[in-house]
Amino acid sequence: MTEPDDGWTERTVNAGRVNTDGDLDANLRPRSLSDFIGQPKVREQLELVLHGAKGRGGTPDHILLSGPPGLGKTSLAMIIASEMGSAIRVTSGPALERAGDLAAMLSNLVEGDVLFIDEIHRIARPAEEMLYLAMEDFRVDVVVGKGPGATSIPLDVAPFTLVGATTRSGSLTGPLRDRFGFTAHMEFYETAELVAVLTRSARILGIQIDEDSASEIASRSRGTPRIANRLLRRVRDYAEVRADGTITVAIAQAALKVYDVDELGLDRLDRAVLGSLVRGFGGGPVGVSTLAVAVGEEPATVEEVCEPFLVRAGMMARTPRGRVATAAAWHHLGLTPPAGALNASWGVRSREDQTTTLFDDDL
Ligand SMILES: Nc1ncnc2c1ncn2[C@@H]1O[C@H](COP(=O)(O)OP(=O)(O)OP(=O)(O)O)[C@@H](O)[C@H]1O
Ligand SMILES: [Mg+2]
Repeated sequence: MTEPDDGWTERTVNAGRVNTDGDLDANLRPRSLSDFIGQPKVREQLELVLHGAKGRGGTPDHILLSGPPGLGKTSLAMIIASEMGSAIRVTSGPALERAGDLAAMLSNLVEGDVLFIDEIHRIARPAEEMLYLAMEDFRVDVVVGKGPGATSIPLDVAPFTLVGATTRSGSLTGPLRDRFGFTAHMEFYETAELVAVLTRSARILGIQIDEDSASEIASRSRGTPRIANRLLRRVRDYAEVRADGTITVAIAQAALKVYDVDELGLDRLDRAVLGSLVRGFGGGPVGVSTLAVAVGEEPATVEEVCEPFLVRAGMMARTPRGRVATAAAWHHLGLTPPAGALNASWGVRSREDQTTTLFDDDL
């Protein structure tokens, strides 16, 4: 559908989409709400929204799916359509550059259809304004002609359900956000849930794996099913090439070592960032651009790819004066933290903590 952002593709632990994973991802997608592992809250809420609408014989309210990449937003959008027995039309924010593109999609909808707009925060302004009217009044105004002679022709749109997905709900405009009747906030997955994801994927792909090995992979998957599935495929390669194809704990560990994924799911770049912060800047505070130059990466890559996980893992804090390494970061690199080091000894934080970030000022 949409391309992954530049610079994200070469990382094994990157949660973003990688083109070659597309077909495999499609096979592994859960098909129904009961097939969907984890996210108990979102599942319960969604079940109520969908069953409520079904009971009334109407279309469900518009639904916004919000959360980091690879947690199952696209999968859920497909599930919503299939649970409602509806067709799904798929597009994305960047594809809706002109309002006319959206008008064409909207006017082709049949009653009850699900319109899925991925990366809805990237929708262009004119299309967004057209969407307001369509969401609220099931109507679009199509402007014909230019200048003083332009006329606007109102067109009816069949009652539909808009499902929007976004990795940045903060960049959605207020009016757009307000028009969704329900927002599902997707959380990172617990290790046990990722073990269930991996066990399911292994069954579908015909891979032999026991619970301990699945747990070994799950704990390095950054709370993200897409990463778990990707690591599973890399470990399978290793098991098939270097052994008899069966995945054991030792094989999982050896394979992930080859791919530079450590016990916490940090990869080479994450460790370079932490290493530079700790060894090069005495633990900080240091600005993100300086840090990025030190590891030879774009600031955006460091900010969007490495930092969210490092902060969530309690290794780094964003403070008003810059990035700071916590005591956990020093320990992770096998070093003794200085006396004044920030304490964040909780490691990867539990679900309850994930929505708040330590000193997160989004600098
Ligand atoms: N709850 C789940 N149970 C089982 N597998 C899952 C689950 N959620 C996600 N997956 C797996 O992770 C992959 C990625 O999920 P999906 O494409 O739905 O994520 P996304 O949130 O849409 O990501 P992006 O923001 O990059 O579009 C799916 O192909 C599927 O294999
Ligand atoms: Mg998606």
